[in-house]
Amino acid sequence: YHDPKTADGRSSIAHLFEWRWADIAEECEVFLGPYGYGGVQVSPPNENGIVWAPDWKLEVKRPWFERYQPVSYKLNYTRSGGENEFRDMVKRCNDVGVRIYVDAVINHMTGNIGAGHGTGGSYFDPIALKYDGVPYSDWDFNTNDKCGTPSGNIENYDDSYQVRNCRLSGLNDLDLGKDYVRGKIIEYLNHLIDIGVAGFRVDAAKHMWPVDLKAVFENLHDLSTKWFKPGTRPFIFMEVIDLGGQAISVREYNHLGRVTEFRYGYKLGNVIRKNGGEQMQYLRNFGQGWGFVHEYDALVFIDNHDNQRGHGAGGLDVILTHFESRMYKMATAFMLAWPYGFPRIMSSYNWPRHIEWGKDKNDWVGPPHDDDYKTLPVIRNSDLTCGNGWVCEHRWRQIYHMVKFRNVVGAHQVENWWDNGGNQIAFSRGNRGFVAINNENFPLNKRLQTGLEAGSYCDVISGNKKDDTCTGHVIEVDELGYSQIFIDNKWEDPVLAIHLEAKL
Ligand SMILES: O=C(/C=C/c1ccc(O)c(O)c1)N[C@@H](Cc1ccc(O)cc1)C(=O)NCCCOc1c(-c2ccc(O)c(O)c2)oc2cc(O)cc(O)c2c1=O
Ligand SMILES: [Ca+2]
Repeated sequence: YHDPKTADGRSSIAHLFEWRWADIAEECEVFLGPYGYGGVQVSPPNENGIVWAPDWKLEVKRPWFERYQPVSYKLNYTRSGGENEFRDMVKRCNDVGVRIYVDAVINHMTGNIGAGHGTGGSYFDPIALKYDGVPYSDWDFNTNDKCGTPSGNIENYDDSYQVRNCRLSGLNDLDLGKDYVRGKIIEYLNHLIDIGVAGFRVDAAKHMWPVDLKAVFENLHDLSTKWFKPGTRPFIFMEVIDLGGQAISVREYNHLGRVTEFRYGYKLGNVIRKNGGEQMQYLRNFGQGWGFVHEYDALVFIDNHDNQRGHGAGGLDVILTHFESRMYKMATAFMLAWPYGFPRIMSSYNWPRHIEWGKDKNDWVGPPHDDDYKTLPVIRNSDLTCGNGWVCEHRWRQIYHMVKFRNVVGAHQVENWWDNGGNQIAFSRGNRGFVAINNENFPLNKRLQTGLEAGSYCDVISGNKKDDTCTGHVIEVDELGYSQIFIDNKWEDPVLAIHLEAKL
C-alpha cells in the first residue's frame, strides 16, 4: 500500500484541485505524460451536498469544501463531471503512464445543510441521517452515546475517542465499525479500482479508527490488469493532520499505508522564511532526523488545498503558496531534489485572498465558475501558463523541470553536501544530478564538487535545453567534477539545478 505504483521511473504526482475530468484527461495527454509526472490526485468524484449558506456570517456560495460533504458514492455527478468523463479520464491518463488517485471521503456525510438533493439528484435529510443514494439511515452513524460530548461534535482534539467517534465540524459521522457501512465503502472504492484508479487519498483519516480502515483496505480489489500486473495492491495515503502535540499521531496509521507528513511543508516554510532563526544549513538531515515518519511512509508537499488557505496545519504566516511564488519555487525545488518522501505538487485556482486579522475571509471560495456555478474549463496558453483562473503551478518551468530532475536521479543518495554555515546549500544525487540554493541576501560564488562527469550543462531552473543550446545559464563541470557555482541573490530564482539529461 506504500508503493505509489507509478509507471516507468515517474516519481511525483500533481493535485489538480477542482479540475474537471475532461480537463485532466487532456492534461495527461498534452502535459503530464510527456513531462514525466507519475499521477494526479483528483477531487472527490462522489456525489456531494450543495452548500449555499446565506445565513452564515458570509455569503458562502458553493464553497470548495462542499465536495467534502458526501451525499452518495455515485460518480454521477459532481462539478468535475459525470461517470463517463471520469472513466474516460482514467483510461486516457493510464494510457500515457499517468495514474489517477482518488480523494476518498469516507469518514462522514454532510453537515446540517438542510434536506434536499445532492449534485447527482439523490435525496438526503441530514437531520434524519437519511441518505437515499447509498442508502444510509440513522443506524449507520455515530450518535451521542458513542461520542459522549454534549454537542455530539469533536470538542477536544486531545481525546482520541472523541476525534474518531464524534462529528467533525458538525459533519454526520459514519460508524465504520458496522459491517454494512464498511461494505458500502468497500463497494465504492472497488468500483473505482475496477475503473482503473491506482489508489486513494484517505480524507480525514485521523477521524477513523485504524482497525476500521484496515478492515476496508484488506477488502479492496487488486488494481485493474488493464494497466497493472496481476496482484497489484492500491496505493494508499492517509490525510492525518499531525504537527505533533495532539493525542493522535501519524504513527497510528503509517503501517496501513503512507501518511501526509504535514511537518514537512510546515518546517520547510519556516526555514525558507527564516522564521525563528531557522537556516538552510539545517536541512542536511531533513527527514527522520527532524522527527518525521520514515521516508517510505511519507507523502510530502509544500502546501495542500486546505492549508494554502490558512486552515488546518500551519497557517498563513508559515505555509508557502503560489501567492509567494519565489519562495514557493525554492521550496518546491528543494522538495523535488531531496530524496525524502513521495512528493505531491499542489495545482490551485486563484481566488480573491482577503486577509484580515491573520485569516483569509475568502478561504471558502470555490473553483472558477460561470453564472450558474459551473466550473470553467482550463485554458492552455502557448507559453504553458493557464487561463480562466487556474494557476497551474505544475506547469511552471522551475517546477516541471524538477519533476524531471527527480526522475533522472532516481534512488541515488545525497552526496557532496555543502553549506556556508547559513542559508546557502548545495548537494548532488549520486552522479546524476546537482542542485544549489542561495537564500542569503548576498551572492553565492564558490567552486563546488557537483558529482557529475565533465561537460557543459543547462541550468534547468533558469531555462530550457533545446538540442545543444540552453536558454538559461550554462554550467561548466571540469574533469574532477568541480564547477564555479555562482548564484546572484537578486535573480528571479536563486536556485541552480543540473542533471545528466540536461547535458549539452
Ligand atoms: O475548512 C473547512 C474544510 C476543511 C477541510 C476539508 C477537507 C479536507 O480534506 C481538510 O483537510 C480540511 N470547512 C469550513 C466550513 C465548514 C464546513 C463544514 C462544516 O460542517 C462546518 C464548517 C470550516 O470552518 N471547518 C472547520 C475547521 C476545519 O475542519 C475540518 C477539517 C479538519 C481541520 C483540521 C484538522 O486537524 C482536522 O483533523 C480536520 O477536516 C474536514 C474534512 C472534510 O472532509 C470536510 C470538512 O468540512 C472538514 C473540516 O471542516
Ligand atoms: Ca469519525
